[in-house]
Amino acid sequence: MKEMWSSIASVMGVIAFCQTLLHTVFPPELRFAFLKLFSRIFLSVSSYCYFDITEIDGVNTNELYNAVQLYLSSSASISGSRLSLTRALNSSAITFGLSNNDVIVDTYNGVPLLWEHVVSQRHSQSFSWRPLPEEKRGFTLRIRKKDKPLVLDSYLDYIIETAADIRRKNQDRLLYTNSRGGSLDGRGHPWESVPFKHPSTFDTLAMDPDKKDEIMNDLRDFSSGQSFYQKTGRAWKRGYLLYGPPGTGKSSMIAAMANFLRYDIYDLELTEVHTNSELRKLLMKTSSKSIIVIEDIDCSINLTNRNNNAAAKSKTSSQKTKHLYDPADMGGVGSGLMEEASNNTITLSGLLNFTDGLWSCCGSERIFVFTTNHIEKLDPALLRSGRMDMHIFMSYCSFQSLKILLKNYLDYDEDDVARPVWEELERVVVKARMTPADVSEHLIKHRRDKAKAVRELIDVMRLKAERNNAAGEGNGAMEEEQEKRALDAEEDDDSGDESLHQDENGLLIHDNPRMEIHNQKKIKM
Ligand SMILES: Nc1ncnc2c1ncn2[C@@H]1O[C@H](COP(=O)(O)OP(=O)(O)OP(=O)(O)O)[C@@H](O)[C@H]1O
Ligand SMILES: [Mg+2]
Repeated sequence: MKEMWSSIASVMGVIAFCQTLLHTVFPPELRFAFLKLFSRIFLSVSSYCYFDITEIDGVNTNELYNAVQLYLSSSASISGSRLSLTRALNSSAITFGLSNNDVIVDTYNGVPLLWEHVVSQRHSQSFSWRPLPEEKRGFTLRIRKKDKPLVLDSYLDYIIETAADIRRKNQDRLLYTNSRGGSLDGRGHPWESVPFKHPSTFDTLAMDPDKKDEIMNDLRDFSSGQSFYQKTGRAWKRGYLLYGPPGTGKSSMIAAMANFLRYDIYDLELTEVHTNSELRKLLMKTSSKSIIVIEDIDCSINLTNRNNNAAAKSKTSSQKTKHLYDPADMGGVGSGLMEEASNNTITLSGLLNFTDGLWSCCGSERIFVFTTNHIEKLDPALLRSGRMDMHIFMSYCSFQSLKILLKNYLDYDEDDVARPVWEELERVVVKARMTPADVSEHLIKHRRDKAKAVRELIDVMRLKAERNNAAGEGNGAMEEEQEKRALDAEEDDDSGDESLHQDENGLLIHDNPRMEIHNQKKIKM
């Protein structure tokens, strides 16, 4: 102990001696130059090198500084003894940060890296268009010189990606809408946003569990499929078409998808978009990791059948109506001319380019979802394989769906209901052809008396079943008819294309090698 104190004292003595020497030998004006020279010599012989990442780069905020701060917050929360705490706007999470002039050691690929948070007072306020903070903040990264390539090649990218992930997890997601039409806000943004708080999840969604698993696996594969999409040269995007009667959960499914992947939603109101170029601009202003939704696509835009080419063509030239479908846009000869002629309209080809064309790849990791109650009204071009990767039919309440609703609304399991009641529910639910929305409304209304709620639900279902029966089979077969027409349309449109399949759950899936992992038992159409 005594020896240690004497070595410290001698080191202090040497430092004091050097300082006195510096002051006596060098006049003040040379002192700074000498220190600079000394530090250069020190750096050239040292086995370490240093990177400075300042908060403000000139007058702009340095994004890398923010990324490092967020990245270190994940390790700082565990190891730090004095931490700064922050909560960003629109965020429900608190992030930790290194306190002023604190140090933390990180390890990347087995290489140790030392981070220091350097804070000093800003002395002279140089001229700037915006006031600069009083403190100068930055991070200094110290690494061994031999590890420099590692940092420059991958460590910084890793930090930026991790920070983006943390930001996404912490930040409340947003629901964007283009209800302002094409006009831009003060920052040149065409979208308005509100925090997205929809409570629908795949747990609350009433649908066949196998079908649900298939969709969840598909989404999981998509979000983790960056290297797959890169390797195969495909744009990192996926399309889903949700169709079925009103109240079967199409919008709820979109919310569940967004909650599952933690993506933002862009709810595109097509009737507010007037030209194809406006549509393109909107697309360019969407961010990655988002779901772009067009609800009720059959109502949003006049997408008539391709067979009506001539009629639509004459309409285009005579009326120049807004939102008129221009059939010549299907990519055939002369489509360029027709496109020009319809510059003031939004066309089907504009919409298809939006989801499929070169512009659809600006940004990445995006999902397109179209919904419709009338799949038979859609142009086959929209249904063709490769356009929408998965066609998901949202059906009337099945017994499986009913079980989920009973569990969610009444907290009822199979054991809580007498066997005959359960069997009667199973028997009558399919015949009743009630939507999950109808069933859930009934359950909400009677949820205080659970047994009564189930009894009355059976009565309602019986009544509906009888009515359906009286109205005749044909009347109730709407969804089968819809599905059949959709499949026929695809066959007609692309009879040579063998890449579309229907799986055993009735899902239509576009052939994608990655998806085969989860769709082993495809039925070829
Ligand atoms: N499959 C479902 N699972 C759970 N709840 C559902 C389901 N379908 C409908 N609901 C309930 O009914 C309400 C309406 O459903 P939703 O808006 O998702 O139907 P939709 O298919 O989008 O109807 P529309 O075609 O009219 O837009 C939801 O708020 C939800 O509570
Ligand atoms: Mg809806």
